[in-house]
Amino acid sequence: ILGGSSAGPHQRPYMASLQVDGQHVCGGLLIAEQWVLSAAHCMEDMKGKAFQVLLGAHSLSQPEPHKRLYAVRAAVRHPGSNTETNDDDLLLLQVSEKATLSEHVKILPFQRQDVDVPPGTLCEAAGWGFTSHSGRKPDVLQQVERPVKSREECNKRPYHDNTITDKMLCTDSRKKDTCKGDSGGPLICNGVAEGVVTAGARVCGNFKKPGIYTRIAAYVDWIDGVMAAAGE
Ligand SMILES: NCc1cccc(NC(=O)c2cccc3[nH]c(C(N)=O)cc23)c1
Repeated sequence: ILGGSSAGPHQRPYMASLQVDGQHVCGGLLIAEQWVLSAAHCMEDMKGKAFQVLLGAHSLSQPEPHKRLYAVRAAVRHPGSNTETNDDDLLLLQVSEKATLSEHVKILPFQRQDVDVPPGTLCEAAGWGFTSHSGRKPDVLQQVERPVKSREECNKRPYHDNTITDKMLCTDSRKKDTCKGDSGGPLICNGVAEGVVTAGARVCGNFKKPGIYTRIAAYVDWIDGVMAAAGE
């Protein structure tokens, strides 16, 4: 997160950190007791290694009573996701057992109505991604408030030039933005998860490349279907 601030401890108890060898790779959000939603592109950063899901964390390094690392029982990428585009950039992770819910670990409701968030709506992104262009990594969860940018505007040059589909949304990226390591985390508008961070143009904090998010409401049937089909 560029240009943001530290979240209050456990103020965002739905936040997940996807980790490989104890290192944060991507964000995620707890959407059911045993399911975390993230971004399909995060699997590319795993380099085929086993990864875990950290829940209940504020600091990545400090011991915290409610922090717990879960093994991943199943990782389901959206069938439309691919390495070349930002399309269908969603990943569903079934953790090894139902998460113990508490004040520090909670499910975040997601938008089920497939209606665009009005441009100008102030939303929040959170994550443990880069806090500077030089790739500085934070220890505690960061957050930033960003206004939604209309798809019409976002699809113009010099912005994203007609690559933003109906299943994506944009936020202004001037100075304050998501960045590497924030992928997979939520965009929250009025207390409801509306988007999942995607890397987009892989530049951060440049107003010419607004932040891009996958619109969760456009994937409700897929999400419900995967969770229903999976066993325990
Ligand atoms: N909202 C934009 C956004 C949102 C989420 C993820 C990203 N991922 C990057 O941008 C990225 C990716 C790879 C190497 C990188 N190096 C740097 C850098 N040194 O700034 C960024 C990156 C961008």
